[in-house]
Formats: sequence, C-alpha cells, structure tokens
Amino acid sequence: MLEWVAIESDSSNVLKRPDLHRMMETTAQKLRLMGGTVELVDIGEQELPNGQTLALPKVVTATFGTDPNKHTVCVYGHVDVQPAKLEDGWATDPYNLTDINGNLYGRGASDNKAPVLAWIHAVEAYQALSMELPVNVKFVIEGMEETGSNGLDAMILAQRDTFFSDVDYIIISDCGWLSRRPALTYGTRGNCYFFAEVEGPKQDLHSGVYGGTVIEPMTDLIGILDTLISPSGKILIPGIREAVAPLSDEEWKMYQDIQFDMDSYKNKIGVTQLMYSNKVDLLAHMWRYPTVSVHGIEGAFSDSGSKTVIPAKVTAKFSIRQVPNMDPAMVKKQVTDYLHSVFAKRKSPNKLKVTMVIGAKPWLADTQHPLYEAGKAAVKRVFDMDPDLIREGGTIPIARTFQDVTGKSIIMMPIGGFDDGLHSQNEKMSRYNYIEGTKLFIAYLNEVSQIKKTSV
Ligand SMILES: C[C@H](N)C(=O)N[C@@H](Cc1c[nH]cn1)C(=O)O
Repeated sequence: MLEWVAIESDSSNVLKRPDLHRMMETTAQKLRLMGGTVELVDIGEQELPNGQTLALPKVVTATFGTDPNKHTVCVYGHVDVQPAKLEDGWATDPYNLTDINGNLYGRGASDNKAPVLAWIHAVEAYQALSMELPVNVKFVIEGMEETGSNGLDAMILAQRDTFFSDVDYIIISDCGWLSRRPALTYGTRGNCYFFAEVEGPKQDLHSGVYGGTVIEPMTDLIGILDTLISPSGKILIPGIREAVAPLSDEEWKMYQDIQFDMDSYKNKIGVTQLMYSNKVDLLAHMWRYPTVSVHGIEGAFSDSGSKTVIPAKVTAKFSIRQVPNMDPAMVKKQVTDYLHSVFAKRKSPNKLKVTMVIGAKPWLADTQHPLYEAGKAAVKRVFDMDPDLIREGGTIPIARTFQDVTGKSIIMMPIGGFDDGLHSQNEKMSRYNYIEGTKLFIAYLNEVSQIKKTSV
C-alpha cells in the first residue's frame, strides 16, 4: 500500500493527471504480474470548464478464470483520491503511508486503495496456497470516482455484451462500517454537484476605494446560497423534498434496531450538538434524505492575512445528495430555476451562471438476495458476529449504472472503519480492518461459489 498511497492520484486536480495515469498503469501491472488478463481501456477525454480537453485515466479491467461452471464476480473499485495537503492539518505527509499504533495514515488509504488491494490480496492468497479460485474474478478499477466517474458509464455500456456478459454479481467495497461491527451496505445516496458563478466588475477591486459604490459579487453569492437550506436543515428549493420516498414503518424499525451511539458519533466528529437528537432521525438524514452541503468558493480570498479585496468573480461549489425518487435532471432544473429567481429579486447587475457538473443517481439493493445471505455467512465466519445492514450517505456514482446497464445484482461489502476520516485530514485504514477485511473477501468468494447457479 506504501507504493500506491505515494502516488498523488488526485482526480480533481488537472495538474496531477500524469500521476493518475501512473496510478492506473501501476494497478494494471500488479494484476498482470499475478497472471490476470489485463486491459487498460481508453475512455476518451474530459472537457474542462474552460473548454479545454484532457485525457481521462484509462480504466483497468482484469480477469482471473473463465470456468463456465463457476459464478463470475466483478469487483469494482477506484484508485483516485480526494485532494490532500499537509497544511490542511494532517499530522503526517498525506502521501507517505505512516503506521501509528496500528493505523495506516495516508490519503486514499481507506477510500479506496486498501479495499482494492485487499481484493487483490484475496486472489493472491488463493494463488499462494495453490488453491483454485472458487469463482471467476473480474476487476474494474477506475481513476475518476471522486469526480463523478466521468467516462465510465459509456465504457460499461460499450462492454455490456463483452467484458460484462458473463458477470453474475458485482461487488463494491467503497464505503465504511457504522461502528466497530462489520456491515453490509444496501443503499447509497446519489449526488448533484453544482457550480454557481457570480461575475461583476472586470477585475478585483480595493474595498476602501470602491466599497460602497459597487454591488459585490460575493454579497450576491452568499445571499443566494443562504436561501438553499434553513438553519434547521430544511431544504428550501421547491420540489426537492416532495420527490423523496416516504420512510416506511419497516425502515423505521430497521433503523431503530441498529446499535448506534449518538455520543460517540458526536465525539468522533468533535461537535457538541447534532442536527437531530434521536437515532432514527439522525440515521435517516444520514442515509435516505437529501442534504445540501456548501463546499467552497473559488475566487474568494482565503489565504491567511487580511487582504482588503472585492473579488470580481466568485464561484460557489455545493452539492445535493440524492435519494429515491429524486431525478438528477429534474434537480438540475429545480436548482437552476430557483437560484435565478432568488437572484432576480436582488435586482443585481452582476451575472449569475449555474452549472451542474455531476448528476449521480442513488442506488438501493434487495437485501433478501442470496448475495447478502452469503455476505452474512462470510462476516459470521471471519468476525464471529452478524453484520449491521446499513446504507451509505456518500455516493458511488457508478453503482446505479452497473445495476441498470448490466442488470446484475450488486452487493456493497465495506471494510473501512467508522472513523477512517474519508475526504478529511488524517485519513487512515487500520491494520485490523485491512487484514481481517482481506480474510472476509477470501471467505466471501467461497460463500458466493455456493449460491445456486439460477440466482442472478
Ligand atoms: C462513498 C465513496 N467512498 C465516496 O466518497 N464517493 C464520493 C463520490 C462523489 C460524489 N460526488 C462527487 N464525488 C462522495 O460520496 O463524495
């Protein structure tokens, strides 16, 4: 993992694209050396907001075994990461995997490099013991997950009747447990990610010289952002809440039965108060209701010091997590219309441009499927306990495409810890989760091999 974490495969930073290409090649080479049939699939180019184009990282596909009498599983994962800088508040260099008290710290350690490696090690374990794999194993590993899996939908569609034709089941391990208890995940939220740009004067201005004479883009932007959500978490964009599937009694009961300690959750994230004070409300808002999050403002002064500037153009980045039955195309229209209507009320001479840059749908599985029964059996075998059945508040943009395009069933089998700090400072994967997680994958392949051939 040291070598993988050392590669700064940040998919959101165009300057890091050469590192991302190297990451895909390193992944492919690892699978080639294990004797897999490996391809680096060209998925074309990405258009940047400034109109330029940039080559997308190739997708790695690999096949271990083609026995028609065995099930074929396809493991999906990603090896791109979120941005990380030491000065963001990391205790160690984010790209130098560092072992502290049994925790391996580094960007991408949990999301998603260690889980991908754990799957690779599971296959290697069978090879090292000269044991036949109980199922055929395929891999699809991409490098754009953190920015919405650009180009992967088209690749899956193009290879539906070739690479994916013999796949029975898809396995994804790109999420985490809820507590110290292992979990199986049966739902993810989608995500609609927006840029809202307000442009005013032709260049930045001195706030002493020009302040009071111009209508400031930042004031307009903050004004419209403040209309997205109320302080108590109610989304104010018309139509969004109406689309959400109501919480059923069965779901309510499931959430009620999950062991979840609100105080340790509060301690983990370092807050004194949460948005909801009871467990069911909190879990429901974490997993199956939409949320608005404001991520940042490009063009705003954000360095240390006290620069007295009026920024000429500012772009807010915010996203809305998606749940059944929301539709990203509808959300795009609702958000764009709404922001333009509140902006119009300000009677500002500045220009507003709203763009949706990611539109990923939510995903939900049938927990009665034999894949989940096999998952429960594997967890029992390795951890000697029953798993939590949970949903994931985050997004795996490609999950829904896999399901819709291939028609195959998916299971999400996380090995990340509840406190891994994904996307945050000091991301880590514990040695315990990494090693026991690898054992879980080995056991799971064995359990899947015992599913009756007719259940797909
Ligand atoms: C759950 C997964 N490990 C993850 O973190 N996914 C990202 C994907 C994404 C969504 N919008 C942009 N990127 C996430 O949920 O933020």
